[in-house]
Amino acid sequence: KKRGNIYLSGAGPSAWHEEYPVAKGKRQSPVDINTNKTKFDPKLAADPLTIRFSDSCCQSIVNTGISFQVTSNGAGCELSGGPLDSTYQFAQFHAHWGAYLKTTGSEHTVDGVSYPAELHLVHWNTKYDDFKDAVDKPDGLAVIAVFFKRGKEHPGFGKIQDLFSKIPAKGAKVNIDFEFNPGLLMPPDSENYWTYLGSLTTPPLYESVTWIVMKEPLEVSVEQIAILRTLLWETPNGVSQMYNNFRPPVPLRDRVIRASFG
Ligand SMILES: O=C1NC(=O)[C@@H](c2ccccc2)S1
Ligand SMILES: [Zn+2]
Repeated sequence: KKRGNIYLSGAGPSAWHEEYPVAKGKRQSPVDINTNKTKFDPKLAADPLTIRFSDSCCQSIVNTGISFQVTSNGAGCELSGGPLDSTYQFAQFHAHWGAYLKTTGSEHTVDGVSYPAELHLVHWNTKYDDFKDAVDKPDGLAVIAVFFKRGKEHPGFGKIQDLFSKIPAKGAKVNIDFEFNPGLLMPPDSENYWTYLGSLTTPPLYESVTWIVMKEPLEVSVEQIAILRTLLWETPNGVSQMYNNFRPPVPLRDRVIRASFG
């Protein structure tokens, strides 16, 4: 069965529950981060998040049909501390973004405000054998979310974007034969973050993600935001530019979002 474009076929994200009932579950993502209701947790400040990336961990970039994805063997790239009770290994990063001249694009929002794009750095819990074994476990994944905001150019991310023209269609993949340290994509201050228990933001929407949302956005240029949309995807009306590949926020339900800062 030709899986159409999950964002554009049928009613999009609001219909995902028909095939994936968990879409209406108790720990779904993304959510709005209402900064009046977040709770500072001194334990997060006492046991700082340790984010380790290396120069040699990014192997290839692929057009997944819903985003670009830079895939890693995780060598020397591990996440621990903060809200995490285990060591998580880096697997891949990708992003979600909006349409030209629109203010939407990010998946998480802050006090109801969207950013133009949101980067996700996906890690899996090394207590499991591999990503596939971890992906549907309640403590299986940890994803660092970094908001993009329009500002000065980010040359590092530009090196990844230079590869977009080589992956014009779903399934297209090229090797990354230069050193790229994903740490370049962390905001200047990565001490301040919000964390909560949530899910994958695309089907199958497994409730397996400990979210770590950086408070400080990363600046990229307005042209770089536009270049995201030069990636291509299939739509019900044929191949076109990729944008609006984001799930809007869903109810927080019975969860409190903790902050690592006061
Ligand atoms: O952070 C997320 N963004 C996505 O597109 C979801 C996903 C789905 C499958 C694998 C990795 C990530 S979860
Ligand atoms: Zn994502």
